[in-house]
Amino acid sequence: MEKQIILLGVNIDHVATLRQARGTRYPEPVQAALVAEQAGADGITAHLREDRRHIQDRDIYLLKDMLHTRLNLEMAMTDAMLAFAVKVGPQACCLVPERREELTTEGGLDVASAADKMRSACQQLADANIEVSLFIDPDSRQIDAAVAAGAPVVELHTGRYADALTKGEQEQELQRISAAAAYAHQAGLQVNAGHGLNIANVEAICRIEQIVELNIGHSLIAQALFSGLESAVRDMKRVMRESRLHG
Ligand SMILES: CC(=O)[C@@H](O)[C@H](O)COP(=O)(O)O
Ligand SMILES: NCC(=O)COP(=O)(O)O
Repeated sequence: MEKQIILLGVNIDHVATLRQARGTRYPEPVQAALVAEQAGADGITAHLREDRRHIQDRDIYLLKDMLHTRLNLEMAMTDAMLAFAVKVGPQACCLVPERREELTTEGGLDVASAADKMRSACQQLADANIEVSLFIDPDSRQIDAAVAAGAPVVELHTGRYADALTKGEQEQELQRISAAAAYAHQAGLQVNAGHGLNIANVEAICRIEQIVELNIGHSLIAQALFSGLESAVRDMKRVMRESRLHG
């Protein structure tokens, strides 16, 4: 397989987390998105949670208007969120599981247990010309279900890999992601990945050649405190490019 460049979607949720902590007008997520684009981001991701803890509806409208690349709207699969997505019309929409009590997304969607709802959600978004992806664990059963639901893209949850406490556990999770990426690619799906990735753990993921795009947020916004967002995004892009080319 010829090596393809690997794309970076920058998740800006945690710019909004800082703003919401004080209810101020700053920092502005759209401004962060534009800086990320200038630094080489291939797209911008924002998760509009049902509890609106960080990103707000107005952020999504502004992003849709202002971006030069692509807006990937992450959201729960509810009727209200589907109606919102169809109204705004982002280029892409990633359906994710959500629990109000969680600190961050804890696992992938159980696509296999909600086949009819998934199929209908994928159809509604496709009818609105929105590319749908399903955020799933690296598991062949969920990949089969994503194909049956008619999703063209899956995003493999890398959280367990990122949180692994030992080298052995991390290697095992990497193998699961690698096998799932090959399986999903073989099944005709575009394979994206993300969650918990940072400059120290991203290289091995970039070497999985079926992965087209990574979505990375928390670690980039954290690094931006020290080196600025532009430099954080540029460094991440460089490491991703080098690991893909020389991996
Ligand atoms: C779906 C996913 O893995 C995340 O990117 C998600 O956006 C995490 O939510 P928080 O940004 O609220 O942690
Ligand atoms: N879908 C994953 C994402 O958008 C970014 O996740 P994180 O880097 O903030 O953990």
